[in-house]
Amino acid sequence: MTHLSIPDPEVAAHTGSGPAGSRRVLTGVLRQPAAVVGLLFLLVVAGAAIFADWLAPYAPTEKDFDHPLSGPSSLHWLGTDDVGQDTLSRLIYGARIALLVAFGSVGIAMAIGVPFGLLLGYRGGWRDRLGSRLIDVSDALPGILLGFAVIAVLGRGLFNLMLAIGLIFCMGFARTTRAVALAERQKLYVDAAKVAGLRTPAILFRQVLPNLAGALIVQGSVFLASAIMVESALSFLGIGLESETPTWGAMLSNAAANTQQPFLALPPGLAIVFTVLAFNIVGVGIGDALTGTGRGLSRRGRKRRRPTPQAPRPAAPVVSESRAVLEFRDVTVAVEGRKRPTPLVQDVSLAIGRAEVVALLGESGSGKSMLARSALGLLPAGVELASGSVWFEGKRIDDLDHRGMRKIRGAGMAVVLQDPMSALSPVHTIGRQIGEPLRAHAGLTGKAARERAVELLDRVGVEDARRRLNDYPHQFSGGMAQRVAIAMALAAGPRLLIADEATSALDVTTQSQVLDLLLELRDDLDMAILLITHDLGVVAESCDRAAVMYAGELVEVNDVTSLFDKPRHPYTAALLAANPTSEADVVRLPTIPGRVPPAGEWPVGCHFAGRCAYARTECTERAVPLVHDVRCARADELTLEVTSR
Ligand SMILES: Nc1ncnc2c1ncn2[C@@H]1O[C@H](COP(=O)(O)OP(=O)(O)OP(=O)(O)O)[C@@H](O)[C@H]1O
Repeated sequence: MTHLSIPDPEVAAHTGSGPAGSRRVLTGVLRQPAAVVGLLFLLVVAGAAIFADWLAPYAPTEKDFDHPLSGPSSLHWLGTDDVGQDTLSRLIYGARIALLVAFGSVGIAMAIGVPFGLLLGYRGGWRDRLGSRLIDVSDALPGILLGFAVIAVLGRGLFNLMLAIGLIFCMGFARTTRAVALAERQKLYVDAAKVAGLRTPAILFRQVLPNLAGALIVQGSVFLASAIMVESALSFLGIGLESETPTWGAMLSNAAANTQQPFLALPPGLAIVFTVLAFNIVGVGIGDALTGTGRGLSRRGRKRRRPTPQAPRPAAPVVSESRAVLEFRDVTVAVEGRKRPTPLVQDVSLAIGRAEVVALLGESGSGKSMLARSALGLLPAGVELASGSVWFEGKRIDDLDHRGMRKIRGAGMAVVLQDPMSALSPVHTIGRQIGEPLRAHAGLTGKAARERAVELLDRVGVEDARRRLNDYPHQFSGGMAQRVAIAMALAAGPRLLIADEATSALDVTTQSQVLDLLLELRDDLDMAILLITHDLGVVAESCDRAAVMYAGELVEVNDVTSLFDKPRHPYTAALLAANPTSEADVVRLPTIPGRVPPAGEWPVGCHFAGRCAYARTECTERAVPLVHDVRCARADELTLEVTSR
């Protein structure tokens, strides 16, 4: 079947949608002379098809028995066929059939292929494997035979012809759509949409599908050309439309039967060749325009904030679990392995109280994000909650189905992720994006949703909020985009906000503004925050308590003042010592020797023992439990100081 070279869906995806994107693509196409010629030719064909009744000198079936098989003359500019029908008139009416069949069949192919591909790519798993095999099998079938079979079963006729051609091409659309959906489902904006509580069809058709617009337009225009060829071939073989109907393929067939007038083949032959060529050239032109405009879309560089010393906040009482908004109970998260699952997070128990700000600290790979994702029900494919449970406001939520989880996400728990540019959909205005959770959870639509979106944007400090509702994410700076993402997260009034490195991608000043905003919101809305960060300055500045993770385990939980002043686990002390402070009179920052053991290679005893200056034999012999919020066999006897070694 037809194989196509289409532009990189990543690029095509994010450039051709929305009014601004369409204008850019159109300008890009108009800069290419070949594409302009192709476009003009297609306009002429379209004009002929639309105005055939006025343009054609004769009716398409009107017969001039006095001049059969005549060459070009003043009476018949392009001659006549064997029964004296005017070639020019049939050519003009033939354009109408050609375009009707082409657009109709491509429309049918899209209607079948696009949802199918979306579902395969988005769902993955066995459905994807089965569907992909089906696409491969259909690739191996000669398309024209499939067309034959469909017409043989359903009979001739305009719709059946369109359906036959549509079925030939639908798997091509499914293949492209699947590829893009596979890539898009990994994107943060899809996670954000899930967390906002959107249903799968809404995510698929309103979030993921617009990203396909560019790729589908290019593929569609090339398939239009192929559809015209298939229609001509079927009509030529006599199984297209009834022979009376003026089609270019039937005209060619008539010419083949009347070789004594060789000119007869020229007009329909050239019409087919040039129309097919024009569709292809315009398709390639759109592809080039998408690729060209795509270059400017690289993500902005990330700056990391240098840690700044902060005075720890006064101690806050440790939350009692009965008041917990979110509670992890003995949570183990594991990834499927060849022989058995490998834990990524092990036996974590942690409760976050109402309006409490809790930091989750630890080196990269310690399992912070996996733990947070287990609460949101957003673990990646192949990773699962192997044991333990997650509770939200006293209700167990890890065993909820999609429907139950949708009610919790957005309205109960919301999330703000690291890179606002990838957490917001690039193809929708922010007004529309904030409107989605408002529609899903508060039932607000139209003007009411718009007014609420303006209020939310005002609340998070986006100036000129009403006007900015019509802007796209790329029109915002990183800090402003993060404010928009926060506004989206707040739309349904969550009681817990999970901020997964929400300020890490911002510059120092913006970082502190966004942090201040989160804390203000906590105070105003009585909202708890789980702050995942590497930044000890941020923790000291903004958190009530901190939980420190190391190699999948919680090693210490304490209020921030105590944790900073008197760490009880050697890893916490080492982590604090590795944090630069203005008082630190050191030329080089101390580092923790060795490396974090990767998942699957955790030792039997204390996971930190291999790097710990205080480790004894007892630390390596058996698992160390978390006792009084610290996981250290020697916690009672050690007095740790935060100093460079
Ligand atoms: N999709 C995945 N499939 C399997 N393992 C994964 C996947 N994503 C992450 N991991 C592994 O899970 C472990 C914990 O990763 P996680 O992202 O939770 O760490 P983190 O503490 O949040 O790190 P960072 O601070 O860098 O975000 C790591 O060993 C990581 O390699």
